[in-house]
Amino acid sequence: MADLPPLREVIAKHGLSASKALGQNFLFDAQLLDRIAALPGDLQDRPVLEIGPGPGGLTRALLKAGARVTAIEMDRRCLPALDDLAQAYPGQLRVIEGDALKIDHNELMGEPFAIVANLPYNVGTALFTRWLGGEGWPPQWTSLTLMFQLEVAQRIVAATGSGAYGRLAVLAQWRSDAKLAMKVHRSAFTPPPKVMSAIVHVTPAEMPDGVSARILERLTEAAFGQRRKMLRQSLKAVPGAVEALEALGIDPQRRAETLAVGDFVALARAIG
Ligand SMILES: C[S@@+](CC[C@H](N)C(=O)[O-])C[C@H]1O[C@@H](n2cnc3c(N)ncnc32)[C@H](O)[C@@H]1O
Repeated sequence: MADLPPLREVIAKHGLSASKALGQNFLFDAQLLDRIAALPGDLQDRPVLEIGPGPGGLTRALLKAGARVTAIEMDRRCLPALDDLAQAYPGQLRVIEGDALKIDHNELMGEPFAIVANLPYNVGTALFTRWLGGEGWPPQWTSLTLMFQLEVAQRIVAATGSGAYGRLAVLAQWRSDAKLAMKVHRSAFTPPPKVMSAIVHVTPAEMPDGVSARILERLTEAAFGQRRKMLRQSLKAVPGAVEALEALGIDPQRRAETLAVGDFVALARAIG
């Protein structure tokens, strides 16, 4: 195992004060980082895409687990620290400087890969929606292991009928298995964020036949965009949706949050 200085020393040496603008909250606890890196399963020789490695705490844990890591980081101040890591684990770490939102991850990786990231909230949800969207399925990624604010993690794994149930839950559950793998206390981060966090672990499942991801997305957008309204009102904007409700025997007076993920899938299929 590589002999590396403690992360706090790395931060001091490279002057990596956490930038608020870049949503930087660093993790230093090696045991916690090892537990996160264990969530995708055995990583020996497996390709992993890490977004936002920062000073490289999680990256170290992934490298220690034997992964071949590609890390995208947009803060160039972190690059010398990551370069030290690349030298400590020869041939295991490739660092790409850039904005992960502007990079084609499938092309970059070129083979099936696991995704692991501790990202700022807005970037995390934008990437999450992108990774789970689109017509092509199964995706090239084999699992997502992502840190979110606890409240967002709860929306991703929410059950039908709960207050947290909405677009994110349907998106995450209609052709994937999503679970809340670990809660992470705010005090684990430097600096500590205002709210609690949690790690969500997602694996692709079989995609239901005859369903367009685009239509399903339009349905959930319309239904949850006006979640207090009855479906016959909120779904008016989607051609064929109200007729599909009737054909499927779904009471149009119901509200979006009472429809199970499978109901949305059936509706999307009926619309065509
Ligand atoms: C919450 S910090 C986590 C750092 C490190 N992974 C850890 O767990 O300690 C988020 C990191 O993502 C980087 N970042 C923010 N937006 C990004 C983007 N669009 N593309 C790539 N990296 C980004 C930040 O510079 C920062 O290093």
